[in-house]
Amino acid sequence: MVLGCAIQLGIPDVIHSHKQPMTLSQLVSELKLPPAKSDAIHRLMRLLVYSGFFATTNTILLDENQQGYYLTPSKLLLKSEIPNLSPYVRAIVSVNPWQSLGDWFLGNETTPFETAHGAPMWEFFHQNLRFNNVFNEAMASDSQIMCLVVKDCKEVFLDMDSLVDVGGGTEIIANTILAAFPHLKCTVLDLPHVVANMPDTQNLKYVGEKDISEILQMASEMFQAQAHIYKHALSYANCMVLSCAIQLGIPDVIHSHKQPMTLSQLVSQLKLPPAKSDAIYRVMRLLVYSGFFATREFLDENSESQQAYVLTPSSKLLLKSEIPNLSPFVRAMADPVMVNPWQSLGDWILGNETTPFETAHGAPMWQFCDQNPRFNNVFNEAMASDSQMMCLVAKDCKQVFQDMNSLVDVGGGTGVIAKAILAAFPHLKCTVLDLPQVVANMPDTDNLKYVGGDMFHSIPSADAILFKHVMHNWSDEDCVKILKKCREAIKDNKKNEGKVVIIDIVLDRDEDEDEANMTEVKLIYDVAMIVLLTGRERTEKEWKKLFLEAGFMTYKITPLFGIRSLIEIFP
Ligand SMILES: C[S@@+](CC[C@H](N)C(=O)[O-])C[C@H]1O[C@@H](n2cnc3c(N)ncnc32)[C@H](O)[C@@H]1O
Ligand SMILES: COc1cc(O)c2c(=O)c(O)c(-c3ccc(O)c(O)c3)oc2c1
Repeated sequence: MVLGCAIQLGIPDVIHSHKQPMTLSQLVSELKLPPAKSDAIHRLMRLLVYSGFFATTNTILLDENQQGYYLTPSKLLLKSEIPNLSPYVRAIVSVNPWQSLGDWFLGNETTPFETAHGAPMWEFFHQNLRFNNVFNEAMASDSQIMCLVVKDCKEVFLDMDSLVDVGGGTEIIANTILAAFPHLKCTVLDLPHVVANMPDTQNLKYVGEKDISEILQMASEMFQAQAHIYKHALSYANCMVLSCAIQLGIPDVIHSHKQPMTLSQLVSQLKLPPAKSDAIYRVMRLLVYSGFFATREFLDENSESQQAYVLTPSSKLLLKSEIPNLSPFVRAMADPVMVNPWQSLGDWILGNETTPFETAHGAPMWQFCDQNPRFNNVFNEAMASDSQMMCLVAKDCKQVFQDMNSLVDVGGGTGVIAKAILAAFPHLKCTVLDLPQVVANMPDTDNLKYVGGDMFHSIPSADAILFKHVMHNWSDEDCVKILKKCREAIKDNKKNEGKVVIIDIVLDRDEDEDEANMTEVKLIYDVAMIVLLTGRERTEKEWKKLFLEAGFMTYKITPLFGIRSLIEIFP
């Protein structure tokens, strides 16, 4: 979606026309966007640089620190050049059939496309001219890239007189072959509405023979770039296929089986008709490739070797019977309510709403959740499943929570984390501060008290103040305001020593390899904060700036929770 947005805005073309590395401000001004959108463009580009679609270099402009963007294989996305794969990326915006994969397994339609749209793809296109066009352009762009190589394939096409291109569509490939091999008689066979009104083709020109190694070299580079683009254009498929496996209960069924499970055992346990067996095999093949399952060879009762599925550490975290269970997180991220705002990213940059979520749904996320009990439930379960992971570790953090007597969890919601900390450190007095409507009717206990209030107004005094997943929802200015309130709350404390504990993402901590593997998900989270809310993820330098501005002197970052770190700051 982010790549689709960059194409919609014409970012590759603008950088190409600039003819030299282009700074962020040049890019924003060339795109004729208001300066207020500059930060969002910076963060989108940061993700796209990470995924290899653009690169940066220092420019010779006044400020040495200015980075200039230039094109990488994203050259294949230029609207002015051939091949141009932009239409392909832009066409892949119909994610609905992928979201219907699980329902299709359980239903009777021929394809998930039909489950989602009520008609098979070809019929749907016939009735939907806009999408028919979008799709034909995408397929044509896909053909362009092949055409560049086909013309050099003498060995394939020279020793024949006639050729039928079955399902040849708008006959781009056929035209190219004819141009290179004019002796051929070529026929394109496709559905009537596809070939209706297509003009007859002419034999045009002959292209000289090239050395095969030269073709291979050129082709390999170009098709690598194409595969890179397609991998990203289709990457939502990974989310949908994983979500489908969870919907069907595949991890649970393999877990209950207690030993490696063959395809036929799996299909029969899932109570699916044998006709769906091939589709399950292919869905599982993709999930094995992406590390969610593994296969083992074992001998069955007839001593014949069989392939069977087992769980991996990742799918063990998706079991509904266990804690932690991240299934609700996956299901929420695959939900149309969460996916649609990503498709509105480009429209939002060109429009006036506060977030792409609002562009897609007409209301900010908190308001939408208030009005949609179904989605509110799905989302809350996702956030709770995310918290389960941290609770397991928090109880071992003696050096963080042992030497204090009182703790306020600001924005602590219904107190999930506070309760987990109290279970491990029962000597603490805990207070959860959240908005009055969130903590209304929450029962106080001996050492856990709920306070309805506003953290911008006042924070109860305590030895330590905790913010889990709160700061990343707010702008720098708001974070400094909140942190200043914390200083007052800690100062009020008689011992006059204390700290603020923040649990959130820290970007750019990729000095060790484990951390580096997490960079992509952190950068995606940052763009998610643009798409869903108005917050941001921060580098250590950006965090430090906030702390200093709010009057804190020292801080310590411990990367305790995978993508999230524990940050302690001291007055
Ligand atoms: C993203 S949630 C985090 C919940 C919890 N800390 C967790 O990690 O699951 C942000 C919380 O901040 C609360 N919140 C928003 N504005 C607030 C304010 N002005 N004062 C106190 N809490 C606020 C929300 O009600 C919500 O519970
Ligand atoms: C990838 O999608 C995610 C991932 C997350 O981790 C969060 C998250 O942590 C969060 O607080 C919120 C959030 C949502 C609505 C609100 O009104 C609010 O105050 C916070 O959204 C998220 C969305």
